[in-house]
Amino acid sequence: MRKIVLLGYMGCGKSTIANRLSKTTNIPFVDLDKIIEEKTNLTINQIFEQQGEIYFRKLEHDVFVELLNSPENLIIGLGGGTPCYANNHELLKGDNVLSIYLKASIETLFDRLVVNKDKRPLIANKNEEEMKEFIAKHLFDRSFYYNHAQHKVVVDKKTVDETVADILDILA
Ligand SMILES: Nc1ncnc2c1ncn2[C@@H]1O[C@H](COP(=O)(O)OP(=O)(O)O)[C@@H](O)[C@H]1O
Ligand SMILES: O=C(O)C1=C[C@@H](OP(=O)(O)O)[C@@H](O)[C@H](O)C1
Ligand SMILES: [Mg+2]
Repeated sequence: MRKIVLLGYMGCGKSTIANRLSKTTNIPFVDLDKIIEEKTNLTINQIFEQQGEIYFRKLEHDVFVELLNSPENLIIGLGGGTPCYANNHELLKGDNVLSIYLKASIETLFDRLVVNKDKRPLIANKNEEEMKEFIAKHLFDRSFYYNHAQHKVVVDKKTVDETVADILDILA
């Protein structure tokens, strides 16, 4: 069964867009971070604090594989780091997988993350100056993995509905 996989940097809108796309298409949406939180009964912040990032990355890989192998059609919203660890980027081109990179500029990411950083352990403790520099470097490093997606949708200056419309064009 087909899996629509949304990927991209923290704050690009994976969870928001996947949710709206799910309502429009009636294909169920699962958010990788949410499943991990439910399975562990811990928040993403608590997992990073108590078990460390390596533990999180292992769990993230296992849950991603499990979802890809599940028998139903699904929209899967990845975490920002998912494609960048455990060779997960190779799964973006698998059979029955349609992967879409939601591409956002550093400015868009900064604007969305600055008001929304507390639940994201990688940036939670950074000030605005540090955040800007971190996003710029980190996005550069990660782009290699994000570019393994089959499709790319630029999200800058688009409403949620406009981005969803671009994705529907790809699905058509
Ligand atoms: N046009 C837009 N598209 C998607 N998200 C937007 C948009 N404008 C503002 N936002 C906000 O940006 C944030 C994106 O966060 P989220 O969907 O959690 O991204 P991700 O899952 O990629 O980290 C949300 O707070 C969302 O409300
Ligand atoms: O970029 C990352 O490494 C992460 C992104 C987060 O997901 P979002 O991209 O949905 O914020 C979450 O998986 C965790 O905090 C690590
Ligand atoms: Mg998310």
